[in-house]
Order: sequence, then C-alpha cells, then structure tokens
Amino acid sequence: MWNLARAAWNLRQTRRLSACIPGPCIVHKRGTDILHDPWFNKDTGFPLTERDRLGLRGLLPPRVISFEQQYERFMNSYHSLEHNTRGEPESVVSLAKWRILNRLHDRNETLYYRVLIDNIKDFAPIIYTPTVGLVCQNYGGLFRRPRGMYFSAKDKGEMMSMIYNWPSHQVDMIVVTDGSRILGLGDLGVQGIGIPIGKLDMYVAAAGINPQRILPVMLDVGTNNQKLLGDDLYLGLRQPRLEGDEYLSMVDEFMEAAFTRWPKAVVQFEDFQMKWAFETLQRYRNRFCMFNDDIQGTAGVALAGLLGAVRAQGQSLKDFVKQKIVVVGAGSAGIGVLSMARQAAAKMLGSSENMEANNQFWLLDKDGLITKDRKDLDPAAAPFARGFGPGEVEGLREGATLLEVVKKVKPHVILGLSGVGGIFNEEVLKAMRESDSSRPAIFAMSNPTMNAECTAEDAFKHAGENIIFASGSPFENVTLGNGKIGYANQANNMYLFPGIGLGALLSGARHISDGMLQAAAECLASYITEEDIQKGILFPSISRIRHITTQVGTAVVHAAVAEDLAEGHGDIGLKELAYMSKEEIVEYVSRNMWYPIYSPLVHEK
Ligand SMILES: NC(=O)C1=CN([C@@H]2O[C@H](COP(=O)(O)OP(=O)(O)OC[C@H]3O[C@@H](n4cnc5c(N)ncnc54)[C@H](O)[C@@H]3O)[C@@H](O)[C@H]2O)C=CC1
Ligand SMILES: CC(=O)C(=O)O
Ligand SMILES: [Mg+2]
Repeated sequence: MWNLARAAWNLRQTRRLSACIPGPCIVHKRGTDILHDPWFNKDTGFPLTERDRLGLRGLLPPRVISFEQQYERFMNSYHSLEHNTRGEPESVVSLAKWRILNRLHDRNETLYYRVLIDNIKDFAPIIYTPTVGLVCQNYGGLFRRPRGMYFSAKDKGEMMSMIYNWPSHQVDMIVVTDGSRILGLGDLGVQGIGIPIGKLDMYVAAAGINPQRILPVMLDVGTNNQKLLGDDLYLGLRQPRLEGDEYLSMVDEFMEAAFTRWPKAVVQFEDFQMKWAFETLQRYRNRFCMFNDDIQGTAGVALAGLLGAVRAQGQSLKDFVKQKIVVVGAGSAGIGVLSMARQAAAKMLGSSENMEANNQFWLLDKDGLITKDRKDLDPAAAPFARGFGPGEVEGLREGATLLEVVKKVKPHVILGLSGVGGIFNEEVLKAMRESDSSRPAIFAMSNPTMNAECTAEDAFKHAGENIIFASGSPFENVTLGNGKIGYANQANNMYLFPGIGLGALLSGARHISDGMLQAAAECLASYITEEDIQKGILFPSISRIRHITTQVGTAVVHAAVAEDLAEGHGDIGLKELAYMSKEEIVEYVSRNMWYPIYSPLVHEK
C-alpha cells in the first residue's frame, strides 16, 4: 500500500519537474477587457504574437517593453518620488508611496507582486504596518476602486448567494475583519478593510498564495466611532455596532457561506475587538479551518522572541520558566501571548502542579496590575491574576502602576500590547536597569509606530545599551557608543501568519490545533543563529520572509499530519503527505508557492 503511494508520489514529482516553465494561462476575454484586468494585464509587455491572438494590436504603443524594463521603470519612478518628497512630513511621504504602489496593484498584479517580493523590506512598512493604519484612517478619501468583499448588516439572509458574486472560482485564503480594533487605532468601521488587504498582500509576498485565490472581507456590522457616524461621506453603515446574537448570527452566516463555496479555504480573523476575538475563535475553531491572528499568530511570534531573549542571556531554553515577564495590555494579543507562554512553560516543567508554583507572569491593563482582588475580573485574564501561590512580591496591590510593578518585580522582560504609545516612559525604562536579567528585554509590540509603548532610541537610551529590543512596527537600528549597534527587532505576527495559513492550506487541515501553532512558533524560534542572538537579533531579516515562511509552513504541515488533522490538498492525498520526509515537505511547500512571471495567455471562448 505504502509502496504504491510512494510510487505515485515519485511519478508526480517527475511530471512536475518537467513542467517548471510557466504554463499557459487561459483567458476568456479579449482586447481592452484584458488591458483593464490587472490579473492578465502586462501593459506594454504583451509580445506581438499575443497582441494578435488577443485582439490587442493597435491598442498599445508599438514598442514591446520587457518585464525587466517595466520593473526598472517602476522602481525609478518610486525612487524619484522618494527624492521629490524629501523634507515633506512623514505621513505625506508614506501615503504618496502607498498611492504609487496601489496604482500598480490596480493595474498590473504580476508586476506589483514582483516588486513587492523583491523589495519586501522597503515595501512592507507601506502596504502593512505602519502606513496601512494611516490608509485605513483616510480610507474614504483614498478610495478609488473596491477590493475584496463587503458584507453588511443589511445583507442578512443574502450572504449565501452574495458569495457567488466573487469572480474567482477558487479561494484559498480569506482574511476577515469587522473593523472594531484596527491596530491600536480603535474602531474604524468599514475603513478597516485596509487591514485584510495588507495581510493578504503579505500572504502573496511571503507564502506565495496565488493572488487570484485571496479574498479580503469586511463584515460591516456598524461602528461605534462617533466621528465616522457623523461623517456624511463615511462609506460604511451609519448605525451602532450589532451586539449579542444579532452580531454572531451575521458572522455565522458569513462563515457558512464562505465554507459552502470554498470548503478547503483557510480563514484568518483579524483585528476584532477582544470580546468577539475570543468568542468567535472558540465558536469556529473546531468547526472550520480558521485561526485568530491577533491571539494566536502574535502569541507564537512573542514566544519565539521570549525564547530568543533567554538565549541572549547565555542561558538554556529551560531557564525560560525562571524569567519574570510583565505583560502590559490584557486584550486579545496580551492574553494570547500569556496563554502560549504558559503552555510552553508547562511543557518545560512537565506538570501542571509545578506550573501553579511557577507563577512567573504579571499582567496589567488600563487599571493597573490585575490581581484576584479585581472586581469583575475578566475570565480570560483570571488565570494570570496575581495573588495566589508562592512567588508573590511584597507590597504589590491590585491596580499597582507599571512603574511600581517594574521597581518591585525587577522583571527580565516587559512586553507591551496595550495600544498606548509611550507608556514605557523614561521612568519605567530607567527602572529596567535594575532588572534581574543581565540583558533585559523590552518588547514594545503595539502598532502602528505612534502607538508603540516606546521607541527603540528611548529604550537603549534609558534602559541601557545591553537590552534586547523589539517592536511591532519597524524602527531603525540605534547607533550606540564604540561602534556598537542596538538592534531594533520587529516582533510582528507577519513572521508567522503566512506560514500558519500556508501550512493549514497545503495539509488540508480540518482545523488549526494548538500543536500546529506551537510547531510554527518553535520553527521561528529555532530559525535564528546563536551568533545573531548574541548580537541581540531575535528575528531574521524580513527580506528572508519567503524562506522563513517555507520553513514555518513545513512545520505546520508536519504537525497537522502528526496530529491526524490533515486531509491533503489538490492531488496530494493524506497518504502521500504522511510518507513525505521533511525535505520532501519543504519541496512540496516551495513548489506550491506562486511566483509572479508573465504567463503566455491563451484565449478560450
Ligand atoms: N506586534 C504584533 O504582531 C501585534 C500587535 N498588536 C497590537 O497590540 C495592541 C493591542 O491589541 P489587542 O490586544 O487586540 O487590543 P485590545 O483592545 O483587546 O487590548 C488592549 C489592552 O490594553 C489595555 N490598556 C489600555 N490602556 C492601558 C494602559 N494605559 N496601561 C496598561 N494597559 C492598557 C486595555 O485595558 C486592554 O486590556 C494594538 O496596538 C495592536 O496593534 C496586536 C496584535 C499583533
Ligand atoms: C500586527 C497586527 O496584527 C496588529 O497590530 O493588530
Ligand atoms: Mg492584527
């Protein structure tokens, strides 16, 4: 039986290798309809024979420009824009850069994704955080043409038919938001659509998901943002947010519709306010192949960073259980990080009893330190409320301030996921000089840049040059004395969500388990070399994101198979997956990653 599966796998391999040259792309349009379709459009790059075949002759200037020349011309325009906007306010420059990229996205997807992949380090801050936040805030004014699908409270009962309005026959990856907590910017209603668009651009760039098979989705359930409600030109529903069962029945309807049309799709929930983030995750995670990026993706990246910080202190990974970690922000992201960190510690300790005694975490929210004396203690925060077991620090009361906590606990790590810019202020950072760690870690993970708990520069200036620093949005490295560099790591879930989604898709996982998420986090944690860790580098350069995502995707496929959750993908069945070696899974994952090149277009009626 196994030998047969093996033989079939080998045969397919051979066939595929001989088919590496870009295959033809079937197109059902002709003439200007092709030029106006960004998926097929090659601008001046259509060869003459193709112009003849597709009725394009005379619709373009006669000269044929190669893909490389088009690429160079775009990059030249981009660099001129950089040059011409020098000295302008940062927001003006960032939006100008976003516009030029967006115009290309609207016109020629192949060229757009190629420049994005090749220049991901420079372009991620434009199409993703921080600029995407600014884009969402200014969405009404920037809107030119729609992207993705919008399901509103007015569409109740219609979603099952509406989903068939989407033109692609196959969708692999859906990112959905209700716009209720966009980065650290709060409720932006329908304007939050920029986030699923940016996340899916990262899916294409990092995971090689085919852009014809992605779907950004906005669930417009209203908004509680008074400014938007009072704005005549606001593009979403001008009504308060749906609540309770009305809200859930709308999300239910969307999920049923999406999985009815595309049963093998993966759905990522993004930027939902905390109560709905947790509730929808519990509601759907055993029914559908879905995950919540803010809770689960962020947790894996933070855990990888925390383990890196242990290594940077010259300790063994097992010493993680001795680290005193203060988390600031008890929302979906903060609680997600603590839950995963606790799981990892429990695994290292080997028993839940030891875990009770361990008690290494302190959690604060807008009302200060959370203890068991907290009135109306949120059930999600309850496992991390102080005031039980050994390890209590004298004199720390319910609601203690961050400064009090840092001074008394002398933590190894402070990790911010509060959405509040600057709360790691000079006093807090200076107090970190008394940390019990030889290399204290400061993670200011809130987005966008304005909402980071501190800047990289302030962290190194006030907390000392030996710290480890990471932030959610990118900062420049800091030049320290004696030619040393203070590394500004970017601890952002972009290092994991593409690999989680890709691994879930290619394994055909029924759902996404904790084991699959843990495998993703462990893979990222082990990616970085000892030499880099010693310099204070916790995460690899974003320019390696395709390679990282291949590895993370492989780890996720492997875990899905090991947990018996995989059902296979396309013509690769479970048995073939189960038979693959690690190298073969890597090869399988890479082979399934889309790469932007112009394919010959063949017209079919
Ligand atoms: N770097 C990354 O990959 C990620 C970063 N984030 C960022 O984390 C932030 C929070 O996200 P969520 O947890 O989903 O939001 P949330 O709204 O669910 O939670 C925010 C939490 O911060 C607390 N808080 C507010 N003011 C505070 C203060 N002054 N001191 C201490 N705590 C305070 C709130 O009480 C709440 O517990 C956002 O800025 C988001 O952009 C979220 C996901 C991933
Ligand atoms: C990065 C991200 O997912 C957030 O800030 O919400
Ligand atoms: Mg998010």
